[in-house]
Amino acid sequence: MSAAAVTSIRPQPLPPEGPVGIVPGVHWIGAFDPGLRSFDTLMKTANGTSYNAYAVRGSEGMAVIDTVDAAHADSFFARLEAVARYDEITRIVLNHLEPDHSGALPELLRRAPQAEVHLSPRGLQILRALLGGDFDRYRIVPVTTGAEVTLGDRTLRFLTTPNVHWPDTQCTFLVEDGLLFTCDLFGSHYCDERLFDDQVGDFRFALDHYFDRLMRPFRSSVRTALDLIEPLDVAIIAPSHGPILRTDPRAYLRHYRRLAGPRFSFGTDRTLAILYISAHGATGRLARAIRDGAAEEPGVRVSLFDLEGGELHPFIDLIEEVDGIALGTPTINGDAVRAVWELLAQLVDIETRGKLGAAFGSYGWSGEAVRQVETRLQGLGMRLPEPGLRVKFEPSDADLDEARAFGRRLAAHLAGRAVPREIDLAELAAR
Ligand SMILES: Cc1cc2nc3c(=O)[nH]c(=O)nc-3n(C[C@H](O)[C@H](O)[C@H](O)COP(=O)(O)O)c2cc1C
Repeated sequence: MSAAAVTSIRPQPLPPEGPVGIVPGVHWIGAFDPGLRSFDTLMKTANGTSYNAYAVRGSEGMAVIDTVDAAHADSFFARLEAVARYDEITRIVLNHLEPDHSGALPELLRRAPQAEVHLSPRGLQILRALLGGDFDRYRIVPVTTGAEVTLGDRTLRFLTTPNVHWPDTQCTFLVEDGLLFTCDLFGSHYCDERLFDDQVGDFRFALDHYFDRLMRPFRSSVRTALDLIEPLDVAIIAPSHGPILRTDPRAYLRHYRRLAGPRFSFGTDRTLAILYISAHGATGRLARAIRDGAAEEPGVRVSLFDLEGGELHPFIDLIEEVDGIALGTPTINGDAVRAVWELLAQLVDIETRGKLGAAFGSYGWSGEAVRQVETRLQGLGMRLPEPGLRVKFEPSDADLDEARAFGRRLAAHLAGRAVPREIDLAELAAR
């Protein structure tokens, strides 16, 4: 394909050269990256991205909020120099230290070594790794929720919002202007040099796709962050990627609440999904017996799914919603079957920590699959209160009785009516 043809399918708007004013004395000083097509190995970025950094001028100082990817440092410094001298910078705020936001930081610190650096306590070790031996040369002051620093007539207030999506993440609120710098929260990989949500193209899919790939595995941490954000009088949300959100910020808060919350509720009922695959029917019979046993327990809704009968993605949505899963697989060639591994691999996209997990399956002679599944469930942070159920070939009547009892115990654990017996990996290996 010729270079001309490539250009024609990827029209790339020319970014404006200078800083962009948000409110008087506050500027966007980030960088546009319209050519980016993949981010963090986690998602495709058809519209590229922007790395948003900000400069805030007060009567007694100047703050820089975040930086940009190292490959775009020149744009960042050019925009910064258009609004400030380096010796005016009194504070550098690091809301998140991933390289796309901290890439230009070492050079910024060399140019403005007098600045105090504010970040969350959990960012300290990441900053130490980034700066190496230079760490001790700078004035690094960790901050937590409620801490404030002054720029004279302007105040920066910090909100510690860990795990959205790294441990170090925080938000910074410019109190007098109601401007909330949220870093990756409310971000979109959507590069449009018009920059404001009322000016850019239709970026809604990018906002949701970004949530789906970056935030979804941390939905409970997003909810905790929203608990801190919602009481604030927010006029503008300034994230670190994509459009700045100044049209009805409350609508974005409500949208994030919806994305981070359960789709609907069964009231006080707990939910158990039994998912299985079976080549010759033995694991399927165990699955049905487990379902029957679990269904005897009041207050627990039990559902049964044959993995071969469905697309994978809806099962991921389902598992995100339920309180517990029991996963059934036969052992085939010394392994759990491929569809089960594909399902287990994709569970990294959702929040699984703390859910109940269990494994079961039929086998012929070596029976590795159940243990393998249990190990993966443990790796996903699930609690495994019952050792997996393994049955040789066709389940006997006694095996089916045991499967029903297994189901009853799982449901009782979910309903809080049995004492969990955590499995450790050493015990698994010995079995
Ligand atoms: C192609 C094939 C490979 C198998 N490999 C193993 C194995 O490595 N280890 C084992 O314990 N059982 C093995 N089995 C036996 C099955 O696990 C056993 O037949 C089991 O009952 C099948 O359960 P299902 O009816 O739910 O498919 C194998 C069976 C087949 C058909």
